Amino acid sequence: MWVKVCGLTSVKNALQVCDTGVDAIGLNFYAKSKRRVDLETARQIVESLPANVEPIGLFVNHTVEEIQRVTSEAGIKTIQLHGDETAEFAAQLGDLKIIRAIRIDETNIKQLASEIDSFRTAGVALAGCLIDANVQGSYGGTGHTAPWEMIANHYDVENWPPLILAGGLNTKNIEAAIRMVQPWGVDTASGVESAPGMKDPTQVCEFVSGATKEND
Ligand SMILES: O=C(O)c1ccccc1N[C@@H]1O[C@H](COP(=O)(O)O)[C@@H](O)[C@H]1O
Repeated sequence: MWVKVCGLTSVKNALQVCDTGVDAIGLNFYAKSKRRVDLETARQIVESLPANVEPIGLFVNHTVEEIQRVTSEAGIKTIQLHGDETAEFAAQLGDLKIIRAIRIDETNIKQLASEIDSFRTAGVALAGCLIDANVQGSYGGTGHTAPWEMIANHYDVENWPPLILAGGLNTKNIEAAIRMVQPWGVDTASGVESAPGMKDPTQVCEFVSGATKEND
């Protein structure tokens, strides 16, 4: 199970999170997020990471130029598009590996297939499809869970990109979420925090151990 913890804002806390055995950490560049990190701190975090932990840049409706400048200056090779970016937009991002976040609720689950298909048509091979909860007026990091059973029933694991489950995952629900959805990976932001942008190492450790219990 691939595990990502998203929204690190300091080197010290990022290293504490790395010590728990995560595979990736997220650096959030969305200006309106409570977990936004500035470029210089992001660069220092990336520089300090052990080789087995991948930094992932989270963007929400940035321009191609902004994404290319920030990733190049911070040393980031994989990004998470968490806004309204289209497949055609993603196709302009060159060599960056792309995780597409899709916000899902009971009413829009049927759009999943066409959304994923649009990336294939545009020639973008997604590194992952991150399913988050759809909460009106918010792009993510809400702590709300996505409809797990519907996702489990709709996601075409054989033909679609690796499924990364997100949205409201925490130490209490991670095992149940994995049992039901059987994702390739999981991601959490607010569920393991002592304050926005500050991860609690004890909770992260418990989250990782719950997520990796039955595999690896
Ligand atoms: O964390 C944020 O503040 C955020 C803001 C805007 C878009 C995405 C954001 N975070 C991502 O949201 C999901 C779910 O977060 P949570 O676990 O429910 O708090 C996660 O993938 C983060 O990467």
